[in-house]
Amino acid sequence: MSHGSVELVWHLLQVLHEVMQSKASELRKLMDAGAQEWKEKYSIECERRRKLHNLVQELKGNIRVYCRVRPMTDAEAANGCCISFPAPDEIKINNPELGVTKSWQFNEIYRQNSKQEDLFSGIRDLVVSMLDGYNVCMFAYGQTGSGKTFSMQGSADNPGVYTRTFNELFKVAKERSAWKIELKGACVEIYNEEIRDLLLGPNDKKQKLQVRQGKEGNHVPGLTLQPVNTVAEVEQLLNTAQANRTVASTDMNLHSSRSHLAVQILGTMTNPEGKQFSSAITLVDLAGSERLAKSGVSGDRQKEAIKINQSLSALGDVIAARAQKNAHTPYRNSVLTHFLQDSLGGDSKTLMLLQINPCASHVEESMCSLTFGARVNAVEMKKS
Ligand SMILES: Nc1ncnc2c1ncn2[C@@H]1O[C@H](COP(=O)(O)OP(=O)(O)OP(=O)(O)O)[C@@H](O)[C@H]1O
Repeated sequence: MSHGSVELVWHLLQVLHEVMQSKASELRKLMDAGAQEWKEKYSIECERRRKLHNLVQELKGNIRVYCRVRPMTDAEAANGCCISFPAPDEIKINNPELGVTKSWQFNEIYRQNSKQEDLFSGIRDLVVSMLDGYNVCMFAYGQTGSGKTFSMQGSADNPGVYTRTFNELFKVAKERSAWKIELKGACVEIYNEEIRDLLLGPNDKKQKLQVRQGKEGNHVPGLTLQPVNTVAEVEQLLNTAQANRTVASTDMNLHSSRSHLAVQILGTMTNPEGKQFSSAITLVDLAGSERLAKSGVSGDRQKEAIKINQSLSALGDVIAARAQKNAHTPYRNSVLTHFLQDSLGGDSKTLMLLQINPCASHVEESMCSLTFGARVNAVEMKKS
């Protein structure tokens, strides 16, 4: 090829390169515009889905009471059963000694043969609500031995609400790959109206924890908030909490039924357009409610009984005040309700799980629990 021909080809190649560069830049601009348009459309659709999901949850009730009746052991069955179910959403108690028969209705009733997955199917949607930016709070309420820990914690081969909630949380978060989702975990125990951080390491300095009112809501200065990215990390956090709880007590079973355990996952969710939502899901295994009815205790036990009594009735007052849309909600009447104020207020979702022991010898405690749940539920149930 002659020198002139080489120059001509070189020139043509340069022109071609420039044309391609300008086309590439045009294409990039088109793609950017398309991506921007896609982002906007995606955000609009997300917002629509979020509002619809919330509407469905509000129709189901921002405050719900579920009731779960645990099966009896053979020894308990020998004493007889005091529970029956006249309808799918109705539970009836028969107290032959007092000559009392009474029925209650709840949003959901899980009978003795219900499975952990049955219970979780009634809770699953609330996990989506949390990732949509709504606070969610769930309490397990009932006398000692009524199945609170079984429902909330379960076991390795039959996991309860905790593990199922965390699995769902990370599953939905993964599905929202276009979002930036940051999750942190906290674990506290409330005992005798004091908050104890259950995530402190052996060398961490213990400090008195108190709820403080901040610009962006309540917070507990000094409370450990641990970033969590996987279910395994949350499980690890729970193991640490459990170990700390055990260390502090001489009798774990007694201790666990005298303190409230709250496991909280706080999330900050940022959509592709940069809009941020913050919320928390809090799962609380409450202190055994039978202490309310027990009399004749003295000393430390009496002090505990009074504190448990106060905090459980304060919780009932707060949820009932919200259900009745009262102007004033008495959050500050207990450490438990003050700690959970943000999670219980506004358009948050509250779920009370009443655990019932159906054994005839526990009929009075079961009546107390059902009456407590009915008070919390009364106004919301009238809607249906
Ligand atoms: N739905 C259920 N199916 C089978 N067994 C259950 C169920 N619920 C509870 N149990 C069993 O009943 C017993 C008491 O339950 P659990 O320890 O969960 O009660 P609890 O309310 O958490 O008591 P505490 O207040 O002392 O912690 C346990 O042996 C548990 O395995």
